Parts: sequence; C-alpha cells; structure tokens
Amino acid sequence: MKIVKVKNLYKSYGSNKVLKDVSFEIEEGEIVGIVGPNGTGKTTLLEILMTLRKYDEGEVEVLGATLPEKADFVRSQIGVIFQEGGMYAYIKVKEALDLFASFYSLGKDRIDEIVEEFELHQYLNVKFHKLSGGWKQRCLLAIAFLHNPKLIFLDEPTTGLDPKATQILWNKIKGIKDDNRTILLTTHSMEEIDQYCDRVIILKDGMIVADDNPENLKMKLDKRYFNEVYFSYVEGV
Ligand SMILES: Nc1ncnc2c1ncn2[C@@H]1O[C@H](COP(=O)(O)OP(=O)(O)OP(=O)(O)O)[C@@H](O)[C@H]1O
Repeated sequence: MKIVKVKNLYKSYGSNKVLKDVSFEIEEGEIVGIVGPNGTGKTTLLEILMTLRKYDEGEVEVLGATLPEKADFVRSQIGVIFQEGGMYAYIKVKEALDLFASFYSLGKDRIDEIVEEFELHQYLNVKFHKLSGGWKQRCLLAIAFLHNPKLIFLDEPTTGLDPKATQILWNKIKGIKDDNRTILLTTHSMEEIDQYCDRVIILKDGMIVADDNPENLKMKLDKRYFNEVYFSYVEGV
C-alpha cells in the first residue's frame, strides 16, 4: 500500500519558490530519508505532509486521505517529532505521557506499555529540561508513538546527539520499523542515510534530484560512501 503520494507539488513563501514540481510515493514499511542543503525545503515538505502547511499546487495523499481536505483524519493517524523537539521544559516525563495520552483518549495500560517499551521507568519523575539530549529524543519518540501511528515523521531526530545516543535512538526507530511502520525523516547525516534508510530523496533548490536506495545510488555513481553521492548530486562534484 502507498502510504504517501505526492504529485507535482509546488509551494512558495511570497516570491520564494521553495518546492518545485515535487513528486514521489512511499510504500508501507519503508524508512525514507530526505536530505539536501539548508533551506532547500525539507521541513516545508514534511510540514505539508503532517498537515501543518498548505501547498499552492499539486496533489498530496497521506494514508489514503487527500490533504488538506482530510487533515483531521491524517493528524489522528500520524506520529511526529519536530526539529529541536518542542516540549514544555518543566513538565515531567510522566506528566507529558499522561497529557498526550489524554489527547488520544488512551488509558493507563497504553502508557505502561510505552514506558516498558522505551525503558522510561527511571525518568518518569524527571523534568524535560533536565534530561540529556538522547533521553529527550527517546521520550519524544515514545510520545509520538503513544497512539500507535502507522506513519511517523522525524525532523532531524538525531541533531545534537552524541554517537551513542544516536545509535540507541536508531535502534528504537528500527524496532518501530520492524512492525511494518513507515518512517519519513530529514537528516543532515549522510552516515544515517547509508546505515539506516531504505530510500533517500535528495532535494536541491526545492526539486528532487535523486530518489532511490542509497546502495543503488552508490553503485550507479561508483562511489564508496553516501556522502560522495550527496556531493555529486548537490555540488556536481
Ligand atoms: N514560515 C515561513 N515563512 C517564510 N519563509 C519560510 C518559512 N519557513 C521556511 N521558509 C523559507 O523556506 C525555505 C525552505 O525552508 P525549510 O525550513 O523548509 O528548509 P530546510 O531544507 O528544512 O532547511 P534546514 O536544513 O535548514 O532545516 C527557506 O528559504 C526558508 O527561509
């Protein structure tokens, strides 16, 4: 099943044409990474799919529902981690879980399950701003996962994390993926694309310049590492 369908998408902010004729589809169960230089429209694209932004032209379908018409349905089905994880600084982990569970009318059993799955026990009474970067992201992933979404959006989930915390978070993301969930993320880490993504979409100046499996792209361009592929598409080297 196609989880995301985007056809001939255009988006401008005033005279700034940010997305230009973007088309792609995502299959159920894929981990897809979107990469590209700063300001090339990655977050804007994610925000359109998450129902947070209107687009100018084109067609967008998420989980079989057309946007923007079916935004309420899509919102109830997706999980999201925003860039630099927006969360109230002084809320305790337990309070945050209770709060978000109440938005989806979920009971204590589901919270207990998530605490178990993400191993959050020892942090339940810790305030968010006291958590390390890695644990913050892990808690945000747990919250994003509370209502069992089939599609999860992660905007630069590992930015600022040390290698160990990055690895732990990715292990969790992979675990989620094994459940046949679909994950769409942005990252500036070429290593993460190489190691973890089934597919990569490279955006340059708001257009897709490559969309394939990272291994295929390396073979096609005869490169050993994905960062060389990236530079080849983005810088022409
Ligand atoms: N709300 C907004 N109003 C006006 N312009 C915006 C808005 N949001 C983003 N832009 C502009 O749109 C362009 C694309 O921004 P966007 O954040 O989507 O890029 P990005 O690829 O995610 O960048 P980064 O890698 O830095 O996160 C940039 O020129 C940015 O300044």
